[in-house]
Amino acid sequence: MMLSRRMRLFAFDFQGPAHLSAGLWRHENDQGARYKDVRYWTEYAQLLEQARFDGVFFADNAGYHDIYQASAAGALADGAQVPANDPALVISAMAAATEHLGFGLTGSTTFEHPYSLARKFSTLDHLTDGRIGWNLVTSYAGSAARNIGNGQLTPHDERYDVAAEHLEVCYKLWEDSWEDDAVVRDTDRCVWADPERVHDIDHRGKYFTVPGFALCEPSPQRTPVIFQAGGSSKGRALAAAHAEGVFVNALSKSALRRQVDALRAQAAETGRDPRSVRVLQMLNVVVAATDEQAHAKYEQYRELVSYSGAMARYSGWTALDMSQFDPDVPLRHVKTDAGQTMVDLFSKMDPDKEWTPRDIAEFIGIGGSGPTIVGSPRTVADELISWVEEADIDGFNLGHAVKYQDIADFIELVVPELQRREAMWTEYQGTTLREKLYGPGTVRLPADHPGRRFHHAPVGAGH
Ligand SMILES: Cc1cc2nc3c(=O)[nH]c(=O)nc-3n(C[C@H](O)[C@H](O)[C@H](O)COP(=O)(O)O)c2cc1C
Repeated sequence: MMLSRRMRLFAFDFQGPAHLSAGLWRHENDQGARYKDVRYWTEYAQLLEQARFDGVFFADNAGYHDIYQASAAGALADGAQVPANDPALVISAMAAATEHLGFGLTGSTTFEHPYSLARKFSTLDHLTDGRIGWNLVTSYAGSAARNIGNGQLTPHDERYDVAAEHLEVCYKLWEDSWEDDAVVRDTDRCVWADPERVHDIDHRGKYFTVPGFALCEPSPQRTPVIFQAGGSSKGRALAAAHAEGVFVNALSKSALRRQVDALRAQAAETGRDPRSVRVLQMLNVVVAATDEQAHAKYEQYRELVSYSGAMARYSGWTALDMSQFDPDVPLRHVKTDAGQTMVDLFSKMDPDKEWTPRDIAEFIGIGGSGPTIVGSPRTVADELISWVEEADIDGFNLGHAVKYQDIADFIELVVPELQRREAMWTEYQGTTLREKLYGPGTVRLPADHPGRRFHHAPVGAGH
């Protein structure tokens, strides 16, 4: 099967020993223990770039999982998204070891102030030469609220109201504060930046007051590529209006197709080109030379899955203590204030099946809430292409069961097959991350994007 357009590929990762897979860090080939070694990350970046991945995508969390059995013990025992180093700090090293690889970095609108978040992303956009994207999340962990916030997690829907204003402050700082030619570096007059061309943003809103100007001069992309991952109706509305890349985790192609159609229609209602919303599905691949060998490998992985490690994660994502349910009794439809997407995923998106906690643990134990494709390079390539075609998506955020090894296997076995079918590129075009999504020349926000409204018109343009 050939593909009518190139798929975008990101490797989904985490600055800790174990991200989404439960118990798999015990596999003999797992390299999670190297997560504190900067050389691990620079070598990984080079591996991804040689394979022509669009980028690496770092998840992050501001808190830890302590819902399961009302304790963090299960999470700590399995390294379940904890320990968690700060992913922002390794990106400049990875950028120095590569030329083209893009970087998606998660940042919370609930736990980071827009003024410091905008500065961090501008700095990274400078240091990566325009290869940075922001995965905007509203966060879900009560532990983060207790340790960073005011002790109480802001209610789910209000977190999205905060996010919308947070984003507005960031747009003002990135787009409106410094004019393109504000830095004059005039040695004769001793002027680095012309004060007439650096503007206070004068933001006074419900949640944030930011009267002054941005600390950083304009970076190559100004606004980083905006990614968004929340799937509730509030999350979807934010994504439809602002996200250039939407990160989804559907269980089936048909469920995803419905989600994507709704998202694109909603984007069109806000005045955007619906095709400009690039959708990336979270997915894992277990590949070997033959289908049979791949299934044997998958079975070996399944034996390593830790039930309590999976439930520590799932309880944290949903704020439901899964230890109160019998592992073998189907979970009833429930509503939670943490992450509705993760509950809906199993209770609503696959209505033909009654999911028990054990089913959920087995499913998410390998690579988290994205589906897992198992097979030979040919089987995997066929399946990836059919996801793109049938669900009308743009590509994948590829997770893993065994850290490093699964992505290395994918690169060795599947990438050549995808390149042969012209589903993946063999040479990069353009350098910035936005160009990877939209083609060479599109470095800054497109004209129909709401962030462009804030762009400061040059002096004399009647603004
Ligand atoms: C595929 C996917 C990936 C996510 N990645 C992160 C992450 O790395 N860090 C984080 O704090 N939240 C992450 N989230 C949580 C969301 O940003 C959001 O806070 C949460 O899903 C609750 O919002 P919702 O009910 O709109 O889904 C992710 C959610 C999804 C669906």
